[in-house]
Amino acid sequence: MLTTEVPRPPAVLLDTFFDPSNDLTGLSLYTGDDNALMPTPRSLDESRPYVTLTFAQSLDAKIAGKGGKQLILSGSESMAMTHWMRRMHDAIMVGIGTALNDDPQLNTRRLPPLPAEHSHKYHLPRPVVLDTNLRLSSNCKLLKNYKAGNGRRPWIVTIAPRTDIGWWNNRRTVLEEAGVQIIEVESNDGQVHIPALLRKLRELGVRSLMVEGGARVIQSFFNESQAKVFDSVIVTVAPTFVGEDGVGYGANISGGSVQNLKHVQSALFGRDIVVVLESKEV
Ligand SMILES: NC(=O)C1=CN([C@@H]2O[C@H](COP(=O)(O)OP(=O)(O)OC[C@H]3O[C@@H](n4cnc5c(N)ncnc54)[C@H](OP(=O)(O)O)[C@@H]3O)[C@@H](O)[C@H]2O)C=CC1
Ligand SMILES: Nc1nc(O)c(N)c(N[C@@H]2O[C@H](COP(=O)(O)O)[C@@H](O)[C@H]2O)n1
Repeated sequence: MLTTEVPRPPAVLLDTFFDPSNDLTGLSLYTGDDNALMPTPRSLDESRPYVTLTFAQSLDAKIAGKGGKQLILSGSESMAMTHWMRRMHDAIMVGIGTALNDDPQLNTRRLPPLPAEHSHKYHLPRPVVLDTNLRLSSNCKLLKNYKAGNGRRPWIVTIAPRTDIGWWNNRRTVLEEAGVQIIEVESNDGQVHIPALLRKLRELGVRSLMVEGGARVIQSFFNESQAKVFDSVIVTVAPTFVGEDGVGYGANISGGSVQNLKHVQSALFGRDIVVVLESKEV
């Protein structure tokens, strides 16, 4: 039977996201249907997705090296845990800073192999990029994977054009022809308005969203004061120091949202500690 054949996600994730009664295995395989949903973390709010804020950091709270150099902070065990988490969300989001710097794939390729007789793949989350200036490269891995049938169509969330409509329309056409779906939401000071973004994603059927960063996006979620915008925070802490030249996310955190976080569990994955916090009801 499928439920015994498919490898199970780590207990810490099942505990965090699902009711104990929820049997999710066997349901979350990718059949090639770009619109198919997956079992999804319990949602407390029907007006927006369940939001998991997650990233890997060093002991000195850096998420990247000097000048934004991408660092592999997670060891293989916690990296696999992150890929399990990716499988458990309808969508996965990064800012354009990360998309340009890292050219990420945001897929689930580090999971244990499925039994040979399976014709399907692990479920893949919808990649979403916050990009107010339509800077995403039409040659990025997200688009290559989509075209090769190894990823869902990427969505860009942007705001209304502010200047040079001709340039904007041209850029929009280039990206759409490359396979991107472009979604406009309201702006907040020239950036995507986070509560409006979440409402829009929910309207489009996204019931769970994993926010992977980078630094500015993490700050925006932590600092959002108009509404509650995340439900859980899952941080991988790697036993390493990056030093003061690295990229941090904590310097400007001031919102009440961080004070409302409650520790749920810490678990060891190889040499890394994964810390799970939940946002308390306010
Ligand atoms: N260790 C880890 O787990 C991770 C590390 N990283 C690292 O993070 C670094 C990238 O971080 P960073 O440069 O801060 O870029 P981000 O990925 O946070 O993207 C920020 C950009 O997104 C756009 N954006 C649109 N709306 C918003 C909004 N509401 N809030 C925030 N940003 C918005 C803006 O660009 P515009 O105005 O042009 O739209 C903004 O400059 C990389 O070095 C990467 O390696 C990234 C993810 C995870
Ligand atoms: N969990 C985790 N650990 C690290 O050490 C990382 N550097 C990241 N980075 C995030 O993962 C993206 C890369 O994803 P792919 O491997 O290309 O699928 C990167 O862009 C960050 O969002 N995460």
